[in-house]
Amino acid sequence: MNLYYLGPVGTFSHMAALNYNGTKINDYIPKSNLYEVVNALEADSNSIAIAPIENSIEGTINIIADSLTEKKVHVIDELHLDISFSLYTNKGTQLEDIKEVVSIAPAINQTSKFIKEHGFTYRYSDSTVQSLEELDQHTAAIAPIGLEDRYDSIEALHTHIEDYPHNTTRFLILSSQKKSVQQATDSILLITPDKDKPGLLASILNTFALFNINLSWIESRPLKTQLGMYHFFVQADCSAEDDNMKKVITILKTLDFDVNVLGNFKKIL
Ligand SMILES: O=C(O)C(=O)C[C@]1(C(=O)O)C=C[C@@H](O)C=C1
Repeated sequence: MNLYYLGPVGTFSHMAALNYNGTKINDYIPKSNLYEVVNALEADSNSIAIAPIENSIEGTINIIADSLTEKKVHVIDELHLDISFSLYTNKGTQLEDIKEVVSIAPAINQTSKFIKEHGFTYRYSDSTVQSLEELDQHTAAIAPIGLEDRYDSIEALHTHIEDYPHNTTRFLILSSQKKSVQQATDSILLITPDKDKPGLLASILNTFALFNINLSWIESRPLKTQLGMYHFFVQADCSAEDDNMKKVITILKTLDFDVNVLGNFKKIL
């Protein structure tokens, strides 16, 4: 089985991929941006991909949330990773020489206080490790802690530069194939209303509450066709095969919601 991840080697996605032991992986294949990670699944049916969906400082990683609404992919597992960043420069660069920092948008957002305190401007790259290619005498990179052991030419001028401690990113394991699981602990639904109406979100939440199903994640993303209309992601502490969950899905459908089960998996964490 191939596993696609956001490269190059050394990204948080790569670390998360190496930590994933839900299935035997023959090849870890880096992709150059998050779109390509999800797209790779379509062309390779015997593969899985790992992608960040939520960070404790930054919130939802919208590129991936939007991909889940657009692509035919299934969530087969999830994995949490501790996240800590360093500020990297070419060896010899002094802190006072740095004018600009480069990194992927979620990493810039997780270190925004540090960036502001130092008066740096910032620019986006496709991944934390890819930003190391942008280093020059006035440019620094924000990337995973510990990379100076891997690259001789760089040094870490600051470590643990994330805005809050206990920083964690939740990754989803995605597959183009549905996987049937015994005793699933979690399910992820994408719930899409056909039109706006009063109490729309309340009717979704009340249906889960009625059947005593706890929700661990709820997020909305714009439909993109009209202002004020949203898809709702819901993650429940319950299998999609559970009788109560089946009733919830039936009720939501009779209330004219489109309900797509994106994932049903046994959380190992
Ligand atoms: O660029 C990386 O190292 C990644 O794996 C991507 C990513 C993300 O997009 O959220 C993953 C975890 C961290 O939250 C920061 C960056």
